[in-house]
Amino acid sequence: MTRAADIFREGALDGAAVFVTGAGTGIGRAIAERLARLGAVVGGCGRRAEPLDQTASAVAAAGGRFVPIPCDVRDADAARTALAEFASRHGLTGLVNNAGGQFYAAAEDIRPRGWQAVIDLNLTAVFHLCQAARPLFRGGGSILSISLTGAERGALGMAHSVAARSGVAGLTKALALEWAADDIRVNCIAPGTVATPAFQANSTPELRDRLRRETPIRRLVEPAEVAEFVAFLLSPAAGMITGQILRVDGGSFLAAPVDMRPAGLGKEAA
Ligand SMILES: CCCCCCCCCCC/C=C/C(=O)SCCNC(=O)CCNC(=O)[C@H](O)C(C)(C)COP(=O)(O)OP(=O)(O)OC[C@H]1O[C@@H](n2cnc3c(N)ncnc32)[C@H](O)[C@@H]1OP(=O)(O)O
Ligand SMILES: NC(=O)C1=CN([C@@H]2O[C@H](COP(=O)(O)OP(=O)(O)OC[C@H]3O[C@@H](n4cnc5c(N)ncnc54)[C@H](OP(=O)(O)O)[C@@H]3O)[C@@H](O)[C@H]2O)C=CC1
Repeated sequence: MTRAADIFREGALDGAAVFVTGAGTGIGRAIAERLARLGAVVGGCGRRAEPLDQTASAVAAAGGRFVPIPCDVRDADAARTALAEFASRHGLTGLVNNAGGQFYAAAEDIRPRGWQAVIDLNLTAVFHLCQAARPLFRGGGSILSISLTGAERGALGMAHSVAARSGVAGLTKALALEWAADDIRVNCIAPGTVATPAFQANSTPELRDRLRRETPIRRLVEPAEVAEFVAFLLSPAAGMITGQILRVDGGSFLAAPVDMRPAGLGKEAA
C-alpha cells in the first residue's frame, strides 16, 4: 500500500511561504519539516531559539528552507513583527497557528492568571496573528489553527482550553466569511491525542493507554498525520474548503470524553 508520506508529489508546495507557530517541537516541527520537504519556504516561531534551530537543521539536512524567528506569540507586537519580517523576505501564502497548550485542572481550581495565560495563548494570539497575516497575503492565502478534538462537546479538566478553542472555532468561521472574497481560506484542525514529547511529559503511560483504548481507531495520532493534512489544506486541492473544523482524531469525538482533572486523571467520566 502507498505510504501516507508518498501521497503528495515532490514540489507540491513549490512557491508556498508558510509561517508556523510553535515550530520547534512536536506537531509544529512535524508540520514545518513536511511543508519544507514539499517545497515551501517555512518561517517558524517559538519562545526558545534552540528547538527552532533544531528544526532548521533537520529541514536543511533534507534540502529544505526554514527560517527561525523566535518570539512569544502572546506579545502581539512581537508576533506581528516576526510575521512581517518573514513575509517581507519570502511572501506569505499560509499561516499555521499551532503554538498552544494548557494545564489540566478542575474548573473550580483555575486561578485568574492561569485562565488568562491559556486564553492569551490559545485564542488571543491566534486572532492577532490572523489579523496581521491578512494584508500580507497577496492573491489569496490559507490559515489553519490547530485546536483540540471535542472542544465543541466539552471536556473534563480543560475548561480554559475548551473555552479558548471554542473561541477559535467561532473566529475561524467569522474570518472565513469576511475574507472569502479575497480568496483567503480559514480552517481549524482538531487533533485527538498526539503522542508528542510535550504530551508524554504531561501524562502517564496508563493515561496514554486509556486514551488509546478509548480511541475508535485504537492508536494515538502521529504528528506526521496532522502535518499531512496541513499540507493538503494549504494546497490548491483544498481551494473550496473554508470555515471548517476538521478532526484528525481516529474517531475520538464519537467516544466518551476522558476525565483529565488531576483528581481523576484517566478515569471514566461520571
Ligand atoms: C476517547 C478519547 C477522547 C480523547 C480526546 C482528546 C483528549 C486530548 C487530551 C490532551 C490534549 C492536549 C494535549 C496538549 O495540548 S499537549 C501539548 C501542549 N503542551 C502543554 O500543554 C504543556 C504546556 N503548558 C503550559 O505551558 C502552560 O500550561 C501554559 C499554557 C499555561 C503556559 O503558561 P505560562 O508560560 O504563562 O506559564 P506560567 O508558569 O507563567 O503560569 C501562568 C499561570 O498559569 C497557571 N498554571 C500554569 N501551570 C499550571 C498548572 N500545572 N496547574 C495550575 N495552574 C497552572 C498558574 O496559575 C500561573 O499563575 P500564578 O502566577 O497565579 O501561579
Ligand atoms: N499533543 C496532543 O495530544 C495534542 C496537541 N494539541 C495542540 O497541538 C499544538 C501543538 O502541541 P504539541 O506539539 O503536542 O505541544 P508542544 O508543547 O510540543 O508544542 C507547543 C509549541 O508552541 C510553542 N509555544 C508555546 N507557547 C508559546 C508562546 N507563548 N509563543 C510562541 N510559541 C509558543 C512551544 O515552544 P516554546 O516553548 O519554545 O515557546 C512549542 O514549540 C498545541 O496547540 C496543542 O494544544 C491538540 C490536540 C492534542
